[in-house]
Amino acid sequence: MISIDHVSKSFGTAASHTLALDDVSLEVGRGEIYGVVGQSGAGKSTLIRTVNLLERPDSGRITVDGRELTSLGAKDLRIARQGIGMIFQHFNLLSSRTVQGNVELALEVVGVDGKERRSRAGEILELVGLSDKANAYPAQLSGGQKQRIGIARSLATRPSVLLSDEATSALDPETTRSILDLLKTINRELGLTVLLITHEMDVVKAICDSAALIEGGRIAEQGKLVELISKPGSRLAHELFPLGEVPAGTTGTVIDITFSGGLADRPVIAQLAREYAIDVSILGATIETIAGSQAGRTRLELPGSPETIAAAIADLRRQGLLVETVTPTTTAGAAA
Ligand SMILES: Nc1ncnc2c1ncn2[C@@H]1O[C@H](COP(=O)(O)OP(=O)(O)OP(=O)(O)O)[C@@H](O)[C@H]1O
Repeated sequence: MISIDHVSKSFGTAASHTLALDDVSLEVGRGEIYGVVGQSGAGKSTLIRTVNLLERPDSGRITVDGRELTSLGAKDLRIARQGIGMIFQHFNLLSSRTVQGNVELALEVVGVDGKERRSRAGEILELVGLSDKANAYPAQLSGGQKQRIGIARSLATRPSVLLSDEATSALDPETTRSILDLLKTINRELGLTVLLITHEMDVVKAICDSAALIEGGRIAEQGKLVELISKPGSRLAHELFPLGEVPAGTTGTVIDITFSGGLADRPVIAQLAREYAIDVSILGATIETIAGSQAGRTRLELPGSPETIAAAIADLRRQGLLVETVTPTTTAGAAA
């Protein structure tokens, strides 16, 4: 549905030059919610703004819903953009217009007549649960309500794609939750494809099907969450299931076991104790619902001889569990 194909983008002059996107390729499937995470300055905003050509790439291709936007002239690009909605961290509402007026604006600029505008705005305000605020002004609304209006405005032209630029970053956790629920609902009910950027892993956990990690303008890792969580050494998986540092004074072998799908309810600790006589200590555990199924990670300390530990780990792996040994003093796992 969205194809970002070998896109590069730089800013500045030859003397002072930033390569914000460095040969980025990404595919977002129809109906998918795709999250791009990364630290400040990694290139997230630049990436999402290239999708509707708010930033034109220096090289590479952008294709949305079968149309290669990078090859379109100004008029065709204007039409194609009607199929791409966008929401922003600071909502970008017009303070001089009512809620209804803000939503209608998206239709005014594409030449929809007054009667149809009113009816469509009414319909979409109902969808976002704010029909009763149609005549209010943005200053009279809470942050969450403002973002609902931003979402309503972005949906007015019935887009097939929604771009979300840190849409919940200015909201408190409870309001964030309700906006994410709304995004999930419109994704499901309208079949909308959503590409979002965020610096919050919780957003990815809550609603994304797939994710990419961007660093220094390059995609460091990407994939479906259900696949990433059982990929050895996945940094995104470690961000999704943070287990922290290995406590000082740990002397046994430390392993992280990732459980996903049908493996989530294995009695692993009991098995290690019974079959290998290992006196297991639990150092940490986290369980999450990721992309609709339960997954988790447990960190264990296994005292005992290297031979016994190796045999136990091999046994766990034979059962299909992802087992990573953890080097003390770091949080990173290494597939041993
Ligand atoms: N218009 C611009 N002119 C010059 N440099 C820019 C411009 N826009 C972005 N950059 C630079 O490109 C790099 C990527 O910026 P970008 O805003 O895409 O990152 P980001 O991951 O969205 O960061 P943040 O989370 O802080 O918004 C940064 O080094 C930034 O300074």
